Amino acid sequence: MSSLNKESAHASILAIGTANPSNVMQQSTFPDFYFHVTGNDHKQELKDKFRRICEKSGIKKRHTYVDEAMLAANPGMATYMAPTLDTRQAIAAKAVPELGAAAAAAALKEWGRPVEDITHLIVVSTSGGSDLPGADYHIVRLLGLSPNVRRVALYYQGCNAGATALRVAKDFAENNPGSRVLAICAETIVKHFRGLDDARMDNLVAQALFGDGASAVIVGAHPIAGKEEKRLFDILHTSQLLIPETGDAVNVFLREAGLLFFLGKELPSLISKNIEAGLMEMLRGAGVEDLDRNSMFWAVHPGGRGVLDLVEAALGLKPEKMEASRKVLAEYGNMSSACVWFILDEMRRRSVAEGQRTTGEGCDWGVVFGFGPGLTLDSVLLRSAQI
Ligand SMILES: CC(=O)CC(=O)SCCNC(=O)CCNC(=O)[C@H](O)C(C)(C)COP(=O)(O)OP(=O)(O)OC[C@H]1O[C@@H](n2cnc3c(N)ncnc32)[C@H](O)[C@@H]1OP(=O)(O)O
Repeated sequence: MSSLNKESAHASILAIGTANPSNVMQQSTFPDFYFHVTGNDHKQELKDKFRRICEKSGIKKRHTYVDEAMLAANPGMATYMAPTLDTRQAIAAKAVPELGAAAAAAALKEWGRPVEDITHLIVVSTSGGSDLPGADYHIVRLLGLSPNVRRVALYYQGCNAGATALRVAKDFAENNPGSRVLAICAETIVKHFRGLDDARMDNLVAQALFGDGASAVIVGAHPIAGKEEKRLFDILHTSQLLIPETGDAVNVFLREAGLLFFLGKELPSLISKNIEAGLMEMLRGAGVEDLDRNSMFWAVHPGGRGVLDLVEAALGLKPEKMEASRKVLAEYGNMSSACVWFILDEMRRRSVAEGQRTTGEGCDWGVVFGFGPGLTLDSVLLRSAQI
């Protein structure tokens, strides 16, 4: 515990920014919208089932570039398997860097230092990668970053990659004195919004869950007080667990029809059965395995309401511990990699609003969990800052 307590030894999150497209889909009216735009109004039974899924999703609204005009202009996107990758990629290749740059601009504004002081750039996207030069290149141009900025792209990693990026940012920041890392996660459903396949109920689940959003953090070690850099969270320790024998629990395939999601029904229980092992591995690595879970704060990737419920139960967490994660799910849906930094942003803001002692809802220690294909569990141990 002693090295973890040294304030200066670790990289810190110094700013957080988020962005979403302005177009909003209300979850309560989404079943009508979805069955209408995909030409399936007559399939009442499936529509009723979809309504049940939407009602149980824990989501109130989602933001997305996908709207009626986009689907009218590109009708193949409203079918299940039409070869639409070119169309989808053309839209995503523009949207993802723009959304990512908007989130980054918000983080840079909070940080307050000149954009030239960014030394490293990490760009994460499952839905926007694939052109070269990629979203990372466009973000350099859009933000006016230095041509010397050292770029790393984490494309096609899945929903765990926001947590993965914290691990990479920590290593950059701690091993390159004076460095400041801008990390961005940007995701859109443009590549995987699709119509019905009457035999694929997991497609209905995917259509009910995902939304568009981008989040950005600036990470650095040794904050410079004179430049008014403020620690929001210290990144103390990271770990990754590949859960054995779960390779087929979530599959995402890039095909002529765009991104195809295959979601196993057992996904929430596979995560919850293995979460204790993943957590203990991380806490042991950090030398703090005796931490009381309910004295910590939690940012859990809201893969779906079912995932949050089972993780909460498996770890014996009080309901309020999952409030920030549930709030982000409710307001934005599953934005894949971008979610976990939205949750940290929500948490530090509500901590200030509620007059809490620290950015972590009054707690000193907290955990970020990211889940993705593999099944991959990325865990990050954070320490909050005094408010
Ligand atoms: C891409 C990445 O890298 C990482 C990711 O985040 S991937 C996304 C991960 N998330 C998921 O897979 C969703 C997890 N599941 C959930 O959150 C919940 O099951 C849910 C919100 C979808 C439904 O809530 P629930 O409490 O389980 O309700 P439940 O009544 O059991 O299910 C509703 C209906 O959906 C069906 N359903 C649920 N999950 C399903 C699945 N994976 N495939 C097919 N059908 C499914 C159920 O059979 C049920 O159908 P009926 O109403 O006809 O009986």
